[in-house]
Amino acid sequence: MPSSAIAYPEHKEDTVQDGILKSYIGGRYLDNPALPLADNFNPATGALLCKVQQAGAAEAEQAVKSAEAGFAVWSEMTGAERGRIMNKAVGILRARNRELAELEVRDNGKPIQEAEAVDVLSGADCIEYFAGMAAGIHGEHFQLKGAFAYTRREPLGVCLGIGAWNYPIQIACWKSAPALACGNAMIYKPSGMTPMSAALLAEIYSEAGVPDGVFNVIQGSSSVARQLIADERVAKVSITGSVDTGKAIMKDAASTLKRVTMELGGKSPLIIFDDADIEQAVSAAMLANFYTQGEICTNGTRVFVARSIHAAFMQRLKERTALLKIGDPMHPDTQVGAQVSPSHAQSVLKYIDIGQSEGAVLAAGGQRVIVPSCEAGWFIAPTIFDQCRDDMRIVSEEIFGPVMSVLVFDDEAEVIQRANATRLGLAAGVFTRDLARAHRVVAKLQAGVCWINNYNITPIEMPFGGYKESGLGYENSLTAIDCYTQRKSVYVELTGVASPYA
Ligand SMILES: NC(=O)c1ccc[n+]([C@@H]2O[C@H](COP(=O)([O-])OP(=O)(O)OC[C@H]3O[C@@H](n4cnc5c(N)ncnc54)[C@H](O)[C@@H]3O)[C@@H](O)[C@H]2O)c1
Repeated sequence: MPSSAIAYPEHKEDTVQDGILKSYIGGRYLDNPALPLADNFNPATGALLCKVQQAGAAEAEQAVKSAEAGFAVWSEMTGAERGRIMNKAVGILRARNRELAELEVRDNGKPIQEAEAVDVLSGADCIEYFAGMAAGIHGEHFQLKGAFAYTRREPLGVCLGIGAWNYPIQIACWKSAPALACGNAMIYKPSGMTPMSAALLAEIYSEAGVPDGVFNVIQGSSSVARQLIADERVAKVSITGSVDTGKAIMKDAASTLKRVTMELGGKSPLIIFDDADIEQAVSAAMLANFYTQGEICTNGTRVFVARSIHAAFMQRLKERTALLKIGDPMHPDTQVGAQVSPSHAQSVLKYIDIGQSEGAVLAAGGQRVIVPSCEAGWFIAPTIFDQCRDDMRIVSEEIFGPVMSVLVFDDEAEVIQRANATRLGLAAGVFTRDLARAHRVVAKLQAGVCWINNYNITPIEMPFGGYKESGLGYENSLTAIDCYTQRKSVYVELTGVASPYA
């Protein structure tokens, strides 16, 4: 496909942005007119939202210096003080929910009803959770013979966060909230596809009283991120992105043995046993494939259905999928928005072609949909492939679009083996009324997050992280505190040195 065929047909100025988005470093936007500019489009309309200054070596250097200065101030505050300031940011985020949700829709193409209900508010919930925890981050005490020991739980220093484009503000909050609660400073690089909401988050942190330099947003490509990864003054990198990116970062981070947290891709199974409530299972399968137009890492795109209920399941799945409203993401009724970019949509459509050539049966969707008033956008009809085989590429590779593969199974041991037959292990779902079976199966599944009788619910209290190539380390929950602190063990002698020397 020639590149001109996948570009938007026309670009016009949108009203939301002032023109040029810059990096937010040391509590202010840093203007460098000499930097190259990248266009940032509204994926639904093709309108030019803003141009983004692509930070280079000088901005990376300034970001590290500012973050070091911010760290010196922030890490000296008590956890309670940090928590109070972070809670102010929570209040501002909630008060500006609608405005931020609209911004996210313009940048990403997802439906406003999702962005308003989930994206910003889940980010605020995350900051609130870790703000509440900030005062309670402490070490341990050990009573020893003639001595005692304790651990100090110390922040790491300057942390680098790198985000994906599917949940821009939520990912920025999932990384910054635990980092800041522990007393770290962060340089955050959003995806070039969705650069805007992280900048607003930085403004909001500043407004709340987070000192300059504690949360910086650097705008640019992977090359500026790589420069920061190579910098020995940066203590940690936390990435949300694809498996290939995770592997590349792992190699780069090795040069300074940097700590890493990786939230990567998935190809997760959703297993529906013969005793499942079919209506509920259909709801979950749709949630696991079509929410955020399929652009969710945990999606259960391999839907294993017990042979005896396959026909009934497919009938309801097709009926209900046909009712989904594809449309202008800003319309309150829209349930399926635009793919994030023309080239991403092309990649999804290519997989749909591959599925058909591999012999899967197209049961729904399969094509681009032209939406009135958003003719330039790339909308893809929720797509269901039936009678899939495990060896098909649509079944084994992450598509990251609204494409579901349905596979039939006969017994429990078989489906567990097939569900685990992948190098990925982000999530899994099990539908059954038999509780013993549910727990037995979950215990055998190689996945970091498992849902019994639901899908894609990620409460902040639950650790979130992948098995195998889907990730390393955790976000959310108490566990995230471990990922942003280090322990220092201190031994205190009470009875004198028992010296073996005369
Ligand atoms: N596990 C999770 O929590 C989670 C959540 C959302 C998305 N994802 C995954 O993210 C992917 C989609 O997002 P994407 O297309 O933005 O991913 P991506 O890997 O292309 O990019 C992610 C980020 O990494 C940066 N990057 C790319 N190469 C880099 C390199 N060599 N060094 C440093 N930075 C680099 C990009 O600029 C971007 O900011 C999917 O695979 C999806 O499953 C995972």
